[in-house]
Amino acid sequence: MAVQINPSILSADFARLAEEAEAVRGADFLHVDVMDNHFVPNLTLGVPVVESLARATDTPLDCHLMIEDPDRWAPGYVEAGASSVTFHVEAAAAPVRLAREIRAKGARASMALKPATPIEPFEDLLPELDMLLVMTVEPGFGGQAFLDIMLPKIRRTRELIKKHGLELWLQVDGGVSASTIERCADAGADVFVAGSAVYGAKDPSEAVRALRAQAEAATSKASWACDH
Ligand SMILES: O=C(CO)[C@@H](O)[C@H](O)COP(=O)(O)O
Repeated sequence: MAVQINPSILSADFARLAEEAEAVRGADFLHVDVMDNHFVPNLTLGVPVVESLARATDTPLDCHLMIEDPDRWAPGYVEAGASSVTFHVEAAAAPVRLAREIRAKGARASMALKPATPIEPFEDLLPELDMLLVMTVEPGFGGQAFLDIMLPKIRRTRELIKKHGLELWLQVDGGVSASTIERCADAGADVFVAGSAVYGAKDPSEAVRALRAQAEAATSKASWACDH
């Protein structure tokens, strides 16, 4: 069972983004945190930076839109070169239409849930998606403590994915580190976003390699992965 490690550039040096992308060569995707200071109380970057980053690196971009009105803005991130675009269900007016539009433009469509948003009301939307993101901190900032209380939601989401026989990736984001990644993998996550645990390390590419090894080992023992 393949696992993916996606370093979050929120913990990188924004003045050296191309070099910071190079520093994690071998990562599966680069996780790009787009924040608008409305959906979350922080402001980061937008389409022009994603366009430049897509030109500067071969690593595919996984854009996580923490913004209001993703129905209007998300397609522009596909045009800018993102390979995967995640919108928040709490912000989307028409999540099914938006997921279809992202896919039609050629990117993977992904939907995120804030910690207080349950998965159950969205079960019927899962076939429209390529990835589901369960936030394991309140979105907005890197370096926060992992919320253990999200583990049951990760487990329930994995059960729903299996129930529907879907090839959906299950991403976790927030506080993912050497001390939490195994619990996430055991609960059912297979895509791991890590900001401070990667860019705060002396050797970011070694941190990616070590996190991957931990996640693979935990996944190989996890009951949800046994019959894959
Ligand atoms: O989306 C977010 C925060 O809103 C994340 O991508 C963080 O950037 C992850 O950082 P760490 O918790 O791994 O430091």
